[in-house]
Amino acid sequence: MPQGVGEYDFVVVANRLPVDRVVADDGSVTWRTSPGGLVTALEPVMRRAEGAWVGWSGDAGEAPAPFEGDDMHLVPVPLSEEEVSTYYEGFSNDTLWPLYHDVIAVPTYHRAWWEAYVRVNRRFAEAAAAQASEGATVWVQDYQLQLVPAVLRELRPDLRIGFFNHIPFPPYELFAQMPWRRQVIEGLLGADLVGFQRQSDANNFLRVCRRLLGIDSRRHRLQVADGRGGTREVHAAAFPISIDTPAFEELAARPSVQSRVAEVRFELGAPRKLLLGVDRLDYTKGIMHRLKAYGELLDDGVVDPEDTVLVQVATPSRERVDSYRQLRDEIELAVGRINGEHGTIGRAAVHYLHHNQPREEMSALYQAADVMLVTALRDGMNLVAKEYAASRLDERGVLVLSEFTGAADELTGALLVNPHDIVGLKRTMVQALEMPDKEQARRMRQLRRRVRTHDVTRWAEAFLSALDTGSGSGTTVSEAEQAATAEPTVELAGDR
Ligand SMILES: O=P(O)(O)OC[C@H]1O[C@H](O[C@H]2O[C@H](CO)[C@@H](O)[C@H](O)[C@H]2O)[C@H](O)[C@@H](O)[C@@H]1O
Ligand SMILES: O=c1ccn([C@@H]2O[C@H](COP(=O)(O)OP(=O)(O)O)[C@@H](O)[C@H]2O)c(=O)[nH]1
Repeated sequence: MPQGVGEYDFVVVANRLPVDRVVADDGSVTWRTSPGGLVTALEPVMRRAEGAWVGWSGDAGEAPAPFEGDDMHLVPVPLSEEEVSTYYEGFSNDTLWPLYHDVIAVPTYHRAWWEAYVRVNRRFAEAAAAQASEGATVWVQDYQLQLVPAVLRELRPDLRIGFFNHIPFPPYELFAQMPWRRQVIEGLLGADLVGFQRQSDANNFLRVCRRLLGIDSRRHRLQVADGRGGTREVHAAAFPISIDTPAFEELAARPSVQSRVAEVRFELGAPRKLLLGVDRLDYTKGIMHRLKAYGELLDDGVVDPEDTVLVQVATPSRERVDSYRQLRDEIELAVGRINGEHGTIGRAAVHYLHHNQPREEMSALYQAADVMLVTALRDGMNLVAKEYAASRLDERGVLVLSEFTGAADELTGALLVNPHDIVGLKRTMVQALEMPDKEQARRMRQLRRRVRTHDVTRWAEAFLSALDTGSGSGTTVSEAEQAATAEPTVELAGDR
């Protein structure tokens, strides 16, 4: 009998629970939706599956007891103050996050952070093992928990284990910087199926496995030692995540949201054109590049602040990490400058909101915006781009989309941009502002078709059926691509 058998046939393990615990000054406790796209995507999948969700409550200290919420069994995992700083802010968000996002910021390598990551990953694995019934499916999410698959397999060899990486997987040349690169790969290889957002991420992962561990990989299948003298197969493939499209359409059609759309435009001074950006305040999102381009369009007199407005929602994120603090200062300085130069009394050129917007307000903003700006420098998927399309029941609006997002592989109706090319970005913003209705409708129909046929239910079904059947059939890696990246294994004295 496997150790610690629980009662759930399906268990999701993610760094965060779908809700964050908020303790007020008077000690009263409330729960609010957790930030980010992982929760947006997984919440509807979990509600239908009636499984257990193991994750952190977003609060340091003792974990509350497991509880039922929205048809899910929620199992909080505790993190101490020190672990929030070393495991979450440190190794997850100041080492892995920048390393996996093209080193846009410089990753920091601290041994104490790594030790906390190992310790906390084991805790998550033990919590998941305690919830899972015999032979259950456990689906581990994201870069914060890359060691969980191997620990789980050691604790519970009876489980079917999937892992999905929500952020990009870096090329070998960057991944190789990490002092604990081998342990991370071995952690992931505890899974039966490792899923990625883009084909290029899966290719990078396979290449890292070949170069670091010399693992025999045919197409998207990896042969790894099973610890009992034999081998087992690990599959790696792309499964681009999506949104609950019917739910976004239903929200968009609500009369209360519809009247809010008109109100938003009125409150902004009834501009002829409204541009919108919605992001966590993160250096990967390219908010500074967007502000630079917009500021220059105003300086050049190409855009008239009398009739055009930019709304930038930048929700608070990882606020104790230095690079995030610095970025907030830079953004607020830039917004202040633009408004100082181009605003007038009662009329700002940029409306900047540094707080989280509820889903109804997001839907109203999407529908009010003539141009949606997604200018990320690197982004696993970017669900905001998909939500914009799903919300445009009127088939109007233009999506300006960075080619460095996962969404760019799918959303062919968007105007694709390289956000580093400020001249190109300005040109594309003007093209979007001037796009005739007919072309907007043609492009928007294309975008909407994609998010309707490829929604989050399809994503979850594709991943889980590949995990179940062992077929590994996501968007698979072609043999040609594999052959093109065939390289020798790296053997360095430092790797254990
Ligand atoms: O939990 P936080 O540290 O507050 O961060 C929020 C989430 O950010 C990241 O989201 C990613 O997942 C999205 C859905 O797949 C994807 O569209 C986006 O491109 C990614 O950045 C992070 O990966 C999550 O773990 C965080 O919960
Ligand atoms: O004020 C806000 C800002 C963002 N979001 C949601 O946060 C998610 C952001 O996901 P995305 O994949 O674009 O980026 P991430 O933050 O996960 O990197 C989307 O579902 C947004 O609707 C929200 O509800 N309120």
